[in-house]
Amino acid sequence: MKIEKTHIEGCYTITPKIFYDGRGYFFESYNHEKFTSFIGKNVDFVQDNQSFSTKGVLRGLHFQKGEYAQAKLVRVLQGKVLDVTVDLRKDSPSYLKVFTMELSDKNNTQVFMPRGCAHGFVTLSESAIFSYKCDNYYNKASEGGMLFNDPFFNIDWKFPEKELIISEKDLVLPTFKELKEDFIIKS
Ligand SMILES: Cc1cn([C@H]2C[C@H](O)[C@@H](COP(=O)(O)OP(=O)(O)O[C@H]3O[C@H](C)C(=O)[C@H](O)[C@H]3O)O2)c(=O)[nH]c1=O
Repeated sequence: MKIEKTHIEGCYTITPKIFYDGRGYFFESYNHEKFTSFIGKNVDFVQDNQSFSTKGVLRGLHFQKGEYAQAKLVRVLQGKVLDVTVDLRKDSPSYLKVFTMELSDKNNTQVFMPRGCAHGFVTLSESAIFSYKCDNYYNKASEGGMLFNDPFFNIDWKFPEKELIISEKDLVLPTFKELKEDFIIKS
């Protein structure tokens, strides 16, 4: 597998080595030893999530606050998404930097984002199955988020805004400037 740094500190892309043969393909979708030795720290994933979305569905930008902040290792099992990571760690050299990447069942690339980042994706294919590991459990009371089209970040979601399908909850998320101080997580 190839693990590469991104311009967000502690955020990496992981591209597996795929073994093709007459039956199809095989790859290791996660290897704890290879991953943690490359990033130089231990990560204990405790929860796997999976979601199905149709074309134009945008989920995010989400994070969990404080002690319930989650590092995530995200990938696409079927289809294609534009994945977005925003560094909200005030003490990070990449504070407020945005990392976007197309993840698909063709590139099989994954993104690892550390605690303290906001995350979201938009579905670019007819549908997408999104699967990810979290290193902290879901905690509803700690859920937070930022409005997907906050002009402060001006994220290009590569999808016509009027055709997006967004939950009522996400449509009323605050902008970065409206976020209370405690939403900005220290790494
Ligand atoms: C996240 C989560 C949700 N839920 C329940 C709560 C709701 O009844 C239902 C749907 O939740 P939500 O609308 O928050 O799902 P998404 O919009 O896909 O949320 C995710 O979207 C972006 C992409 C993320 O990175 C986060 O992991 C997560 O916030 O699942 C759970 O039971 N456990 C969980 O870990």
